Amino acid sequence: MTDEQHEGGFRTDMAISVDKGGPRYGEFVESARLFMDRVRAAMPTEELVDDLIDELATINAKLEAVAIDEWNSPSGTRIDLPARGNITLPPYLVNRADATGVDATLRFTRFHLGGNNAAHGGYIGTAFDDLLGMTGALATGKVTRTAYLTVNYRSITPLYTDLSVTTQVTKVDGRKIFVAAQMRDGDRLCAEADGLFIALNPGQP
Ligand SMILES: CCCCCCCC(=O)SCCNC(=O)CCNC(=O)[C@H](O)C(C)(C)COP(=O)(O)OP(=O)(O)OC[C@H]1O[C@@H](n2cnc3c(N)ncnc32)[C@H](O)[C@@H]1OP(=O)(O)O
Repeated sequence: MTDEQHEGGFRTDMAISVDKGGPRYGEFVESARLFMDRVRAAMPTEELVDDLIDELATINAKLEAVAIDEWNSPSGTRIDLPARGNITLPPYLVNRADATGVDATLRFTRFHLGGNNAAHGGYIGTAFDDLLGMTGALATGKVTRTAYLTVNYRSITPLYTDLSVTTQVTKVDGRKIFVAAQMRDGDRLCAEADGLFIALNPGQP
């Protein structure tokens, strides 16, 4: 990938990989996710906070030294890892994906806590947005952006439970891809969404 190919738009040919960051990169991402859970759950002493700030400064400096642009980073492009190795997203595994829709398994953890042991509604929306964006891309072969996304929360979405997410293409009208999705705990519907995704024109940001 060169800067010339970028042309100011969304890069449809981002550097998808299964080996960037090495064979233990997935373990590194899982460690980072566990760290986020631990931070969310911690009641540290003042001394421990001092200690952790120093340790994190060292870690952050090491990571800053190897920062790279979004199109080439393993985070977001490692398609062999949960949620493409992107810690911004709740970790999901894709079980089936084709031009009609996607089936995925998703697990929220302490980091995604909303209240009273239930998942935060924003993270439910984040999961829908990404999996529906993937659905739009598979339906069109193009990068899509969310025009609107409506989420209905039907029942409590638990943490530390394997949830199923299914998406469907409901209609394609030119650049407009209408999509729907459901999130379930077993047979119980936790949340559902419908959205409109727009296939981007060449060079469109
Ligand atoms: C695998 C990777 C998955 C990643 C998934 C991540 C998805 C994301 O989170 S994307 C980030 C969130 N979304 C955004 O930031 C988008 C911001 N908005 C935009 O960029 C633009 O408004 C955009 C691209 C959606 C549409 O703009 P543009 O390309 O100029 O299209 P535009 O001509 O306005 O609209 C095209 C058609 O869609 C319709 N449309 C556009 N927005 C809406 C809307 N909100 N509601 C209803 N219809 C709409 C228009 O009416 C038009 O219809 P028609 O062709 O029948 O006249």
